[in-house]
Amino acid sequence: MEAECSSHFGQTLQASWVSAHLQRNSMDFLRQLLNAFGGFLLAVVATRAVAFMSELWRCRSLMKKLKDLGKPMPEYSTFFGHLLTAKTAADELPPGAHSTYILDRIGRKLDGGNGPPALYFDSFPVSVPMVLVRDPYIANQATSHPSVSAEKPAASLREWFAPISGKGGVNLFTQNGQEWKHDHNLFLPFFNNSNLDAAMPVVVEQLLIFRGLLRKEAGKGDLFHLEPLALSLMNDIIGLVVFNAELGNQTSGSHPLSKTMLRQLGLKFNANNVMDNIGQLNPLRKLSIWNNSRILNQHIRTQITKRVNAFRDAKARHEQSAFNSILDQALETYYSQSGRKLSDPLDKEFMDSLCAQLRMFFFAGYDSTASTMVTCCYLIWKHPEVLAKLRAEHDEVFGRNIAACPDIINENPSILNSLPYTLAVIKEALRLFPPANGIRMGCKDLVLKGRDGTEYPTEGCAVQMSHFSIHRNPQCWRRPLEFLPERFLVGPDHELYPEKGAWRTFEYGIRNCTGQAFVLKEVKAFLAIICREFDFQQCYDEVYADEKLDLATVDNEIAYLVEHGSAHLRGGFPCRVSLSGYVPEEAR
Ligand code: HEM
Repeated sequence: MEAECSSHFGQTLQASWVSAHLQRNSMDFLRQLLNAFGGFLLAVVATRAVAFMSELWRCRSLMKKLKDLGKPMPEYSTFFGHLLTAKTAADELPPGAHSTYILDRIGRKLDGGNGPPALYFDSFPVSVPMVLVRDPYIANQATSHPSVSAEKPAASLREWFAPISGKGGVNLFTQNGQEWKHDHNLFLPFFNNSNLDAAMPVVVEQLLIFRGLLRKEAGKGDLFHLEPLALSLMNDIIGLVVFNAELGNQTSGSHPLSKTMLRQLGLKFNANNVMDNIGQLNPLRKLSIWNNSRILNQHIRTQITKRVNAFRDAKARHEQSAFNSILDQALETYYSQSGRKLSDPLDKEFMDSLCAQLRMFFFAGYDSTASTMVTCCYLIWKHPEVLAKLRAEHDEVFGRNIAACPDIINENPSILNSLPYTLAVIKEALRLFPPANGIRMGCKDLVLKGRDGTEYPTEGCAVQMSHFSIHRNPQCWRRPLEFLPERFLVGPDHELYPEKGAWRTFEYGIRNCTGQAFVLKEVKAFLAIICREFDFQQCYDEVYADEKLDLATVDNEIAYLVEHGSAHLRGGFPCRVSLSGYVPEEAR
């Protein structure tokens, strides 16, 4: 019994010793794990801090050197760079004004007039150090330089694009070298003229739904915002054109893909405060961005898989569709590469890259085009003389039966090339309200030269062509703040004739906008279908009646630009629409 007891006691002792030992061991293990994790975290933070400090040092000493050389720049702080200058300029602007006004204002304040043709600006860590170009004479040198014209400042652009395209922001906008060339060639065939013309019936079908929605608004006569309708329209067009997806935003409410992209843009851009970079660091916002990214990928991957199957079926039946979507075009190129069989699955690397590029095309394809459509409506109906000429051109080209216009475009899409006045109106709207900018990476052997011989070295700096400043530069545009489509129709002897490269909406050179021909076709068709039937009345004065804002810093423009992906008119264009009752002259 005693022996039993002592053995039991021994076992218990042993068990409790084992358990204590195990506990101690697991505590030790946990402690070691925590130590290792803490060490790892510390190493990551330290490495990041060192990288950050060394980049800060590089940017600030580069700018100091340029300052000492007497290069034009605003007041400079060795620690803050130009961040404080940017903050002061932003505080002088109305709420939410696009960062393009901040940069333009900094330039204008520099000499109290129109500002220098180029200046240096260092807002690290918000962005890379830049030469801000405000004169086309200088911008043309960057976009025609053999290496700079092809080179983007990849790191900072990728950070900007990451929430939009995923894959760390690697897409056509941000790629360089062979990687860019390969992907550029993959998608370029979509944008050839005959494929774009073949896509027009898809565009027109969506425009007719949009026209129906406008008719409903006209019936109600209430104040509404045009921008959400234009965004839905363009989402539906681009869903079909990018990956053959019927999103149905216009007919069945917001599609999850469109909703998620809009939510993502909402998180990325705080429309009320462009200087809100602290908010970008919020971990909850980061988590939401990650989750939206996951949802976008899920939808797009499902669509890719569907199209791969449809593509194989079509090939097996020797079918040829009227037009190739961007996705179909990429599959066509992928499967035509030597050694690849139609039954092969897409390799993982291609799938990941395709998904990111399609997300980028989805965004690039709808956002700035919707903004352009809204801007056109705002400006055209503000200028009755422009509206009258536009309608006269549409009567002449499409005939006096307004209802026949969509069928005429469908039957002969190239008719859209015979609308010089409409094109001039679109170009003038894009001059005054450019949705984007151009950017390249400078290098040692590009020293830009001003008209007066001033030199602007570009090594270590991005070269940013400020479209807003260039498009309103009084040295190259007569009556720059006026909406005068004639500028694009007069000959070189006329005072309104624009200088070479002064209109840069889609930029120039090898990295210009891939989608520009498509944009112009879409917006021309949009105007052709709505201009004669409707009248818009802007309601900015009504909506902002109680607002006591000094708009002098935004060229006294009540519909100033705000940041939301590309630049958009603020407030989404509050307006009323009515049926115009317009009857073409000879049909009266
Ligand atoms: C009004 C509408 C648009 C405007 C104002 C616009 C403007 C621009 C600008 C300025 C660039 C060049 C950026 C730079 O030089 O750094 C660009 C590039 C690009 N755009 Fe557009 N864009 C528009 C619509 C579109 C559409 C509809 C698509 C495609 C469906 C598109 C696809 C692209 C692509 C892929 C690039 C990158 C080109 C490259 O670097 O290879 N854009 N866009």
